[in-house]
Amino acid sequence: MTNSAPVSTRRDLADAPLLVAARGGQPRHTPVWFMRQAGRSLPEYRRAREGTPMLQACLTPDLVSEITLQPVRRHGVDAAILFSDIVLPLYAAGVGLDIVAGTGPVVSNPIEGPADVSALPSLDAGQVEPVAEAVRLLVSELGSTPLIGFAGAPFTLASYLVEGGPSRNHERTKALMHSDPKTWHALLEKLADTTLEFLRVQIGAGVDAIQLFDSWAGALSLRDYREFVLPHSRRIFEGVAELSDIPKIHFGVGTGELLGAMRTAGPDVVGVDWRVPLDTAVARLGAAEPESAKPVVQGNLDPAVLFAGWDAVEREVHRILAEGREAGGHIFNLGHGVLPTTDPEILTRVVELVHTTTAQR
Ligand SMILES: Cc1c2[nH]c(c1CCC(=O)O)Cc1[nH]c(c(CCC(=O)O)c1C)Cc1[nH]c(c(CCC(=O)O)c1C)Cc1[nH]c(c(C)c1CCC(=O)O)C2
Repeated sequence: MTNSAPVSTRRDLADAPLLVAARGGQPRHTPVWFMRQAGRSLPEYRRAREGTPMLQACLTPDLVSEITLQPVRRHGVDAAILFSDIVLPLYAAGVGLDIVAGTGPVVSNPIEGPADVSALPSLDAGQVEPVAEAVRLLVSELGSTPLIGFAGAPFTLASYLVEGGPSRNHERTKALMHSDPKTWHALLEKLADTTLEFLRVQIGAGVDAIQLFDSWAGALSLRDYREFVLPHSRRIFEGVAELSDIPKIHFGVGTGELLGAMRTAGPDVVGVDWRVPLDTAVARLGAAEPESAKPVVQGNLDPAVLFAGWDAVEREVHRILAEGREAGGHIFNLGHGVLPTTDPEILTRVVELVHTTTAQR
């Protein structure tokens, strides 16, 4: 037995709805998965994680595999997303940080100036070998369900490193950006290298698609996004495209004004939060690149609507599916991650509803 079977014979993914939709084809039904589908909304997740700190869990291949598979088994979603975190590559590279439950990533020595940027360690593939091992385990378990790998985009990672933790206003981050652009760009260049290396490891181990999370980019004006962020995100998408032709998804929260610019970074699919209807998003994305094929979108059910009772959820799912027909392809998702107190049974019903409503004969 060798441990590296050729990719082409490993699994038959040619008809996987997620991959067909991402490429602008006609899937047999609209694919659906949920950001943060693996996590605290599931009792089996809470049991599996008991006693293991988050970042340690992300470096334990058996546990990563089990937690990644849980929502696939339970909900019948059209994709698994690797159980990991956007700050994991920084932690693995030696940055002092922790994920504090109920808060998020907390950094011990926030970045203040050029010396801190120079001292930021770069990621070596060997430091995330357990992630590669987890991906290999998963692709052997997943059959015809694609596995999405992911990483954090440079701006969102920079925000955690500069603020020292989650931030509402990102004031330190914006201060560095505007007062010392040279240091800012040096920081984002380093973070782009780390992100690209983390994605290279996941792609080398066999993920079938990637999502680049720029969760907090919506805090920026379009002008600042274009000048201080876009070139670095674009370099990541170009780097991934050189490695593989797997679909690439780009997502951020509150990015209504940035959607067109985010498309020009080079993803195949743009994730949209609930603030912008998908048909409006399609128009904005199309205007950004009028020469290219109709844009493919992902989204965008408000995760809070899952608390409104089934009738409201059903109405919203139908509205979103109708608006999504304006796109060159639609991957159904929430507009941001599953909230921890969500009833998992509602998620299962959403998957069934999307599948039955969109099934092609
Ligand atoms: C901003 C961001 C982070 N991490 C991530 C983002 C981008 C996505 C987004 O915008 O939500 C990405 C992420 N983090 C996690 C995943 C798992 C895959 C999935 O199911 O989507 C993904 C894709 C697991 C996780 N990452 C984290 C948890 C919770 C850890 C726990 O169970 O205690 C999980 C399941 C921790 C984390 N890590 C981070 C936050 C804000 C938190 C939540 C803190 C809290 O409320 O406890 C940083």
